Amino acid sequence: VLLQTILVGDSGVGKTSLLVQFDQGKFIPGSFSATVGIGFTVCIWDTAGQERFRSVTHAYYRDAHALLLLYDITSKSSFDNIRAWLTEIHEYAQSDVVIMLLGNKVRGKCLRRTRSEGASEYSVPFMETSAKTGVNVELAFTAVAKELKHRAVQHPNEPKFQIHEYIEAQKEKSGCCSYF
Ligand SMILES: Nc1nc2c(ncn2[C@@H]2O[C@H](COP(=O)(O)OP(=O)(O)OP(=O)(O)O)[C@@H](O)[C@H]2O)c(=O)[nH]1
Repeated sequence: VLLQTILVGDSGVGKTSLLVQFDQGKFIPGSFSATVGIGFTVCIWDTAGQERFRSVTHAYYRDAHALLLLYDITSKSSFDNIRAWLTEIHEYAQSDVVIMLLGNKVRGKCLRRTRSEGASEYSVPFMETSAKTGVNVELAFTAVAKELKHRAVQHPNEPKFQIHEYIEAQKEKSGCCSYF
């Protein structure tokens, strides 16, 4: 099964950087020109944050199994736009799409609570990440992949996969501070 995941969020929040960090394990500072329409690596679609490409990205929502919705923790406007992004997602994406909210560009290993309380009001799984240092990047993609896998091949006697619990457990293992 081809499971499609797309990255969405305002221009400049770090979607391309996050994908490169996940795919290649490195951060290439400031080297990306703004994504035009749709970029593509390892079955994960990197969409453009810019308004003028929005109609292109809408077409991809419909086929997406998962959406990573990013904001930049240092940009209030990118956080304020989350509500609009979610409205758009609910309008164009499948109703059972897996959504993960990511506050990108955290600094240091232990994550700050910047806007995390606010993020919880959206009732979607939430984590803070850094495309620069790689903090939580793999965990974000793994959690989504596990959720998709469990949905696709749910065995009758198997307990349902709980994405929140998985994230919490992994976070404890890594010794990070609370970010919920
Ligand atoms: N400090 C820091 N900078 C980051 C991080 N992620 C991305 N950046 C920087 O933020 C800027 C924008 O990153 P991009 O990955 O191009 O953002 P984008 O969301 O793909 O932008 P569009 O393609 O226009 O939608 C670049 O200068 C990146 O180097 C991060 O985790 N920490």
